[in-house]
Amino acid sequence: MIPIVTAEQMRALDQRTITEALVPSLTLMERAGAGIVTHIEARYPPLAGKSVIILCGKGNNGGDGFVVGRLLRRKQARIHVLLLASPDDLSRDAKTMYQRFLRSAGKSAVTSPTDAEAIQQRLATGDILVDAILGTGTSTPVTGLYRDAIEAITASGRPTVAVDLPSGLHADTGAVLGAAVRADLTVTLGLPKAGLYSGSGIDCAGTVRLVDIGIPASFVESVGSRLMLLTDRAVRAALPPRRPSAHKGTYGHLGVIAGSVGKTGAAAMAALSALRIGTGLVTAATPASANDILEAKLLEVMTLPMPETKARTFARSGLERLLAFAGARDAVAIGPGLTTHPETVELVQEFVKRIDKPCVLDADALNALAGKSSLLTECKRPPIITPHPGEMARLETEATTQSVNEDRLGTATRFARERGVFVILKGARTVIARPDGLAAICPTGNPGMATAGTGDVLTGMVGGLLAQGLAPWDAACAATYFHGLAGDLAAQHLGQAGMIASDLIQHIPHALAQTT
Ligand SMILES: NC(=O)C1=CN([C@@H]2O[C@H](COP(=O)(O)OP(=O)(O)OC[C@H]3O[C@@H](n4cnc5c(N)ncnc54)[C@H](OP(=O)(O)O)[C@@H]3O)[C@@H](O)[C@H]2O)[C@@H](O)CC1
Ligand SMILES: Nc1ncnc2c1ncn2[C@@H]1O[C@H](COP(=O)(O)OP(=O)(O)O)[C@@H](O)[C@H]1O
Ligand SMILES: [K+]
Repeated sequence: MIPIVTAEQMRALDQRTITEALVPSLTLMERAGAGIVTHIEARYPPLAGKSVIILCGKGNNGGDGFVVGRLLRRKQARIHVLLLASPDDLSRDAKTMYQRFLRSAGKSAVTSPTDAEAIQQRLATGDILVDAILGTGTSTPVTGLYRDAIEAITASGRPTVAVDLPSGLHADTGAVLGAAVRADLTVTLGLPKAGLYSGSGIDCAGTVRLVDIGIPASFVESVGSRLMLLTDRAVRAALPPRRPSAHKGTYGHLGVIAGSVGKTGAAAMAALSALRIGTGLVTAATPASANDILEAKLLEVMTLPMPETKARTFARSGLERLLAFAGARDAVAIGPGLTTHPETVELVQEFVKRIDKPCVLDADALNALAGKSSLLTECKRPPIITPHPGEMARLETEATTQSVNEDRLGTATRFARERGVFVILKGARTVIARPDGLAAICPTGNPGMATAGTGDVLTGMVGGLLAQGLAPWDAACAATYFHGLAGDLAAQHLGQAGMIASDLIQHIPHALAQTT
């Protein structure tokens, strides 16, 4: 996993690299520029003949912009720089890169616009815009010509690449400082910045790519960041190996407790998703009269009919049988489609206190704990909970969906600490937090996943990995990552609007099989 840092931490790392590892700051800037060009070329091939307009501010972010300009010329792109400050005011390194750019491209490749109109006219001629106005040095709300430029970029509707972070975005909080660029691609330098994954940063950053500028690993480690970005490599390493001698018992048995009349689909999708993430055996317990429906829907999943209420939801009288069911499985996933029938709620509250197996609680299992999240501290083992912001708000009496979304990271980490649970706070840039306060952000996933049932799929995947013996943190991280990746693959094939949760399930094997 890659540590996510604040602007201050990044500055300190750059400085240590310059003064202790003796890498000249101009070398760091050259590496930054080269990496950015690689990502621009990958995203917008071929570059030859394309008009690229680079907007440069006076700080080192602008300096990166000049390097990008010089290197893009070698790709036969047509480059024009809009310099938004006086050359005299450029930072030392930016000035050096400005001069190198001038030597390479000539004076006519740079103009210094003085008003919004001049900027707009120039941007209209660009195939690609590069935003090198402001980076981690942004301190105050943006005004004047910088603001005009940011607004002109947005108004132009052109493909936009942000250098390090979209200009105008607060590097730590993701708040918009006056106005911020909406990028299609952000190429961030050294380490990812927290603001790219929170607040407005989620919408402004677009796709985030990282460039290694050669900060020594030991320096990175010593920062001690408590926030990580999930990586493909880390989550794949957590999956159990497939040994030649393996049999289905090797990959665990998950018990799914889900469903009610009208909501058998939730149970079916959770159970099937557990199989698709590699679980050996899955049994779904469901209210008796829904059992035959599940039998018909699911071929590979076993089912178990349970006592039910008149409303055909799980009945309180089934508690001991459910506990025995859980006791005979390697892990349990409970919640999808249970309803909030008062008897079912009572059952869940008792069950959660008494179960002694790795488990994931979702949907109505969480709604059963609405305003009573202290019950979670009575669990025999720290469970994983998978709330969306609405469910999170119901768990915490003081919170609202809006307050949760305004501080997703803070909400998830506080709750995980206070209640001693693993939290997967779902939504764009899902946050995963653990009882000791460490948190991770998931880079995969897309708005096509905002469709009924995708949460049930995640529950099955988390449960399936718990059954396969993964520790809760590993199961939570890997399930979230592959869930998002399967969603991304489904969106690639089907488009975001039309994809549905069943498509996501079908893409889980492709996500697992992908080699990167
Ligand atoms: N060696 C390194 O460190 C490396 C750094 N790298 C790159 O450097 C970037 C950080 O560079 P940076 O520190 O120069 O800050 P940057 O974001 O360019 O701008 C700050 C300037 O803008 C000004 N300013 C601030 N707020 C403003 C506002 N609201 N409206 C208007 N102006 C405002 C402020 O001026 P001031 O107001 O303080 O006079 C200051 O001059 C980083 O994101 C990465 O791209 C890479 O090359 C890798 C190696
Ligand atoms: N904009 C988005 N970007 C990425 N993932 C998203 C987005 N919207 C929703 N998702 C994901 O889709 C899933 C939705 O889950 P949930 O709200 O529980 O739906 P349901 O209850 O219908 O199953 C979550 O995993 C969430 O992270
Ligand atoms: K920028």
